[in-house]
Amino acid sequence: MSEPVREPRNIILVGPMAAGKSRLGRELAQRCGLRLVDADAEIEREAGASIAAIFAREGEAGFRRRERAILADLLMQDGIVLATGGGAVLDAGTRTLLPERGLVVHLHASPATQLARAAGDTARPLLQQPDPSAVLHALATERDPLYAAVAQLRIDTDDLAPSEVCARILDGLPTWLRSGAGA
Ligand SMILES: Nc1ncnc2c1ncn2[C@@H]1O[C@H](COP(=O)(O)OP(=O)(O)OP(=O)(O)O)[C@@H](O)[C@H]1O
Ligand SMILES: O=C(O)C1=C[C@@H](O)[C@@H](O)[C@H](O)C1
Ligand SMILES: [Mg+2]
Repeated sequence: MSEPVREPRNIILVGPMAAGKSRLGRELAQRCGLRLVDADAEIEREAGASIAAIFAREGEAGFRRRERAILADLLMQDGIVLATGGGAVLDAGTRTLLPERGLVVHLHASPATQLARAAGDTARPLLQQPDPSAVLHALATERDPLYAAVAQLRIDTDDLAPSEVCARILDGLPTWLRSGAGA
């Protein structure tokens, strides 16, 4: 017998830049009958500006204030796949809230994979540096324990195609969250 549906019925994707949170979120939402919400896109929509422009205008601190507020708002919802930004776990209040509001999945990618996937992409201000590899290593050291602290499931995406990552996530979901997923 399957477990009763728990509420809220949310899947929350955390993990570093280019781990695939936005990309996988779409497919996962479709497969589980949930709605995709992308926190970075919501921040941009509310600000009427790109993330790069927000960083340029308000600095990282301004962006983090917006991110904290939007996440608190979005996490009130039920029935979503939430693709968070890579730095969502930096805020202690957000870290408390995430596991209370859904099943948290940590999508991991190594700095080498992140660099390969984000090559030539100018949308991520933290990577617009002379040595983005060093930045990614430093961020991983700081953030990996934070992702681990909030997530119930961890998937290393380095050697997996997006469809395989999606299949692994679906395999790891409790039945009450998978109920909309086609067999
Ligand atoms: N498993 C994968 N294999 C190959 N390419 C992938 C995989 N997952 C994501 N990608 C590609 O990597 C790029 C970054 O993915 P995506 O935007 O989903 O990352 P993200 O985790 O949302 O990053 P951010 O935290 O910066 O928002 C995209 O071009 C996406 O298609
Ligand atoms: O890892 C980060 O700090 C970030 C990741 C992206 O999702 C965006 O939220 C922004 O580029 C910052
Ligand atoms: Mg994203």
